[in-house]
Amino acid sequence: MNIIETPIEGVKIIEPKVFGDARGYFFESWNKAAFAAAGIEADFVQDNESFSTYGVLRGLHYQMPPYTQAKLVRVIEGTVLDIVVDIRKGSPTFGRNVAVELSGENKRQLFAPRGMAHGFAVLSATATFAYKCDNIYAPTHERSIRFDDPKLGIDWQIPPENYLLSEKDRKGVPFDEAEYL
Ligand SMILES: Cc1cn([C@H]2C[C@H](O)[C@@H](COP(=O)(O)OP(=O)(O)O[C@H]3O[C@@H](C)C(=O)[C@@H](O)[C@H]3O)O2)c(=O)[nH]c1=O
Repeated sequence: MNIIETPIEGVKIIEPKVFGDARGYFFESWNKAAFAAAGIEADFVQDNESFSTYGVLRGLHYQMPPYTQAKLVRVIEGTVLDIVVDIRKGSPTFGRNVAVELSGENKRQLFAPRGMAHGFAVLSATATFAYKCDNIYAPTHERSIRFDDPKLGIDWQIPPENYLLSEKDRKGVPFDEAEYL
């Protein structure tokens, strides 16, 4: 496994060791001890999977205390542009984002520690997205920051006429009005 550090403290890209053979492939998508040795520690309590079509944009999401979540995300099939935004009060990279393409092909994973808003846009015809969370889903504590807030300056690589958003994400709050972590 190879770990790529990012400009945001704690946000890491993981390139797993993939074993290919005549049958197909195998890789460990989570191994508590190996990830801890690479500086990624989390007590995951929930696994999620979503399926989306081209242009679907989910985000930017987070939960307020005591339900903040660290996430380990990956794509099983398809390609997404994955984004994390640092919303930790006082962080030297507050308001900055990391963008990484995750796909079934590259098998990259992204670890987002607690204190990040997270979202992704689907660049392929379809995408199956899987992730682990270290805290439970708490709809009352969920928040959504407007994904296209000019202050964040994120290029989602999707023409705006193709965006497919949930009602919740259409009502995302501007970055300046968001509650931070
Ligand atoms: C996130 C979540 C949703 N749900 C339900 C609520 C709702 O009826 C349905 C769809 O929920 P949402 O619209 O919130 O799903 P979605 O927009 O995919 O939300 C996810 O987006 C990505 C970017 C994240 O980072 C995740 O943490 C999560 O917020 O699934 C759960 O039961 N458990 C969960 O953990």
